[in-house]
Amino acid sequence: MADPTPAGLIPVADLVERILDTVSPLPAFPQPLMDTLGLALAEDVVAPISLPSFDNSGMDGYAVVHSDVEGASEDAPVSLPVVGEIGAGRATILALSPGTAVKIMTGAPVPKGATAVVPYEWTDRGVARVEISRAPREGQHVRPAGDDVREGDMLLEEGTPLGPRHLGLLAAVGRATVRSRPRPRVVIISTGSELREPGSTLARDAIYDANSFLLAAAARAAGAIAYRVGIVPDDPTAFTEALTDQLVRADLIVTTGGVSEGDFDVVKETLSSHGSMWFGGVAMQPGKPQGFGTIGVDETPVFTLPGNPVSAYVSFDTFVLPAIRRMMGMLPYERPTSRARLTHGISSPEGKLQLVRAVHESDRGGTFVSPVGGHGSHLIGDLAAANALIVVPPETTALQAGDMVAIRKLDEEF
Ligand SMILES: Nc1nc2c(c(=O)[nH]1)N[C@H]1C(S)=C(S)[C@@H](COP(=O)(O)OP(=O)(O)OC[C@H]3O[C@@H](n4cnc5c(N)ncnc54)[C@H](O)[C@@H]3O)O[C@H]1N2
Ligand code: MOO
Repeated sequence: MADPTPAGLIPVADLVERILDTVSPLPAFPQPLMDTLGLALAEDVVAPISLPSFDNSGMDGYAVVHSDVEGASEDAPVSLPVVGEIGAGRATILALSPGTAVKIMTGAPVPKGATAVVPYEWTDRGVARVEISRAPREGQHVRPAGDDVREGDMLLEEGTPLGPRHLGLLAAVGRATVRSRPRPRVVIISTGSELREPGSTLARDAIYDANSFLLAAAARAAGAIAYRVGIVPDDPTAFTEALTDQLVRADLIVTTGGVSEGDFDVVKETLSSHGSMWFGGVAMQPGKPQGFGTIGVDETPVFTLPGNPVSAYVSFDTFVLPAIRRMMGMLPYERPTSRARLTHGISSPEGKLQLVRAVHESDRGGTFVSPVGGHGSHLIGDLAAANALIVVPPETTALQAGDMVAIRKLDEEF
């Protein structure tokens, strides 16, 4: 079959592959537990201790020898002398003699010889002697050592994204630090002499810089540390200076604007001379003009995204997000797609992957997806209304209402 990619454009997958080949995971190091929330674990964690680490009581009550109390009932209570008390964190009594009881609190170590705990509610709560009016089963309310986790068990595998429950488990087995990869520092630079900071007054020929907020937020949502650099005008010297300044703190740089065919497309003009930068068209809509490569002695990856806000956002999701996730050691790199039923027909250009802004909703009948707004890549209002992108493959030129399609759910963690 002939290559359906339009002349002069490269397939999206080719650029993604080039990016993933260029970008490497950041080196891992031990980090304090609370700093690792949302990061990928960079080691296999084997349980250094069992949990519980000793037999302990599941109730506030009395530790007893089961055979002493197995006949206890309301009508025939069993009376035992209370020989002491064990609180949580106080292993004051190590062994229990038959024919006696020891007061014990929840979590406190069960003395050797005790084979059940009688909760307060089944007794008269006696201090010197206790009357037991209900028999526990053998072992009841004793939480045995290793019941939950056994020393040597594989607890968490390398690559696990660390959430609150994982941090809880790591702390429970005594880990104060864990090896993980740091958050990449992502620098976002908006280029364009028409751009102004939100909050300033606008002249008729100017617009507010939306992209750096859009992309810095997207980078942060992806787990990166995002630095939003101020607006850089369409001036090669200013752009080169801004880039050089940022190189010291960046693991990855994203620029927007200045990569198409305009007379003042300063990004392309300035970076084209770097042998390690590629500029060209990708067979996707929106997001055709792209640039990617590395600059500086550290070979810092640079993404030069198109200026139209929708193009910039969709390009970020397609190209920059996988790079950030690879740096963090998070799998999968690319946002997964799921299936949804289309509510309206759409057309799509032949040979290009089209990413259509859409809203997905689920009910008992399944997941449905509706396109929102028009095709224009300046329509940031419609972008904000969307929570999904419909992924229309290059070979598809028309889809009907009722067709099953692939969608990227934009706000979902993966
Ligand atoms: N003759 C051609 N013109 C254009 C082509 C083409 O192939 N031939 N491609 C079009 C496509 S597709 C896109 S996408 C844009 C990309 O252009 P640039 O990356 O050079 O971006 P700019 O020209 O600087 O800006 C485009 C558009 O976006 C607005 N913009 C830019 N930065 C921001 C920002 N930070 N916040 C909000 N809006 C921003 C800018 O004002 C322009 O309206 O090129 C087409 N043209
Ligand atoms: O490729 Mo552009 O991103 O369509 O507006």
